[in-house]
Amino acid sequence: MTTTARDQLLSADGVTVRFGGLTALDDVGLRVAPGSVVGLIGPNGAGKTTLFNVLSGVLRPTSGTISWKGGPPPGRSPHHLARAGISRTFQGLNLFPMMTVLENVVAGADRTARGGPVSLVTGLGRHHRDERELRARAEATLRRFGIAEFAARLPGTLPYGIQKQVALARACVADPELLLLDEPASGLSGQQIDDLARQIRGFSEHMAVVLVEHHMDLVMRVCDHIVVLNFGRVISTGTPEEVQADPAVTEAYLGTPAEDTATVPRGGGSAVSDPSHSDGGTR
Ligand SMILES: Nc1ncnc2c1ncn2[C@@H]1O[C@H](COP(=O)(O)OP(=O)(O)OP(=O)(O)O)[C@@H](O)[C@H]1O
Repeated sequence: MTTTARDQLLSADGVTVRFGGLTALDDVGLRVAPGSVVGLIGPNGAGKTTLFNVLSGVLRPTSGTISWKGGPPPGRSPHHLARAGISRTFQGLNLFPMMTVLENVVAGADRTARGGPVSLVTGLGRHHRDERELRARAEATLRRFGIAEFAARLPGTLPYGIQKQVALARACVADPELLLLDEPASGLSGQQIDDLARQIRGFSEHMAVVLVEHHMDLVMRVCDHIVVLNFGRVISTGTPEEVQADPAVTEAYLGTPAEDTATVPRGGGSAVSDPSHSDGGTR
């Protein structure tokens, strides 16, 4: 069966981004189907962050189009994206340091708030019932993420792994249809990455997920579809197995033709490693 942009949640077609004389993305296409997990990988400087920024509306491409459910993308502000059903996490977590864990997650629930984002910050113009609903929703989300006991704590007083869960809870509290994850495994231990893999597969029962990630083991375990970038171009796409078997991918990562890299392990969860991240990608 042929799929069209209309069958997709998110589509990118012919996306090119130039920064002055540098072409960071060159004619890139991508499809994200409902409920799928799509990974963006590639060596350093390949264009992953630039594509992520285009998909999340932060960056307007020099040319090319982004479609959301077959139509134009929602506005570029985080609030427009949230209301459309798109949510994201940040590499640097971006939690509000002076707000408690619960308040951080309430702030992520503004898609359902009638008072809008200004009232979330100021408290003005919001109905008490809205406030109660938001708080109840945030508390339920904290329980779902196993972090309810930290509700009253400031994020900076918590271990990094818990802070990451707070950031995920904030991104998921409004039940988005598309969750964009920017290096979700960075800074996590092996056990935490195992837990994260299960969590991401669980997310895909309710929403589509796009992740930029250097941790190849995680990418190969959780993704239905992978897009490999190098020097701003898509050099391979397919299932984890297809991408791992593609000599162009091995060559891009190792900088040598595939026939010279016969010892690179295949078939396991981490067949394609990123030599630029000697810690296995958990930078
Ligand atoms: N704002 C910018 N101005 C100029 N050049 C930029 C800008 N942002 C990115 N670039 C360049 O665009 C190219 C792609 O960068 P990008 O950060 O998207 O790659 P990446 O795959 O995310 O890399 P990494 O894995 O190191 O984070 C790089 O050559 C980078 O130097």
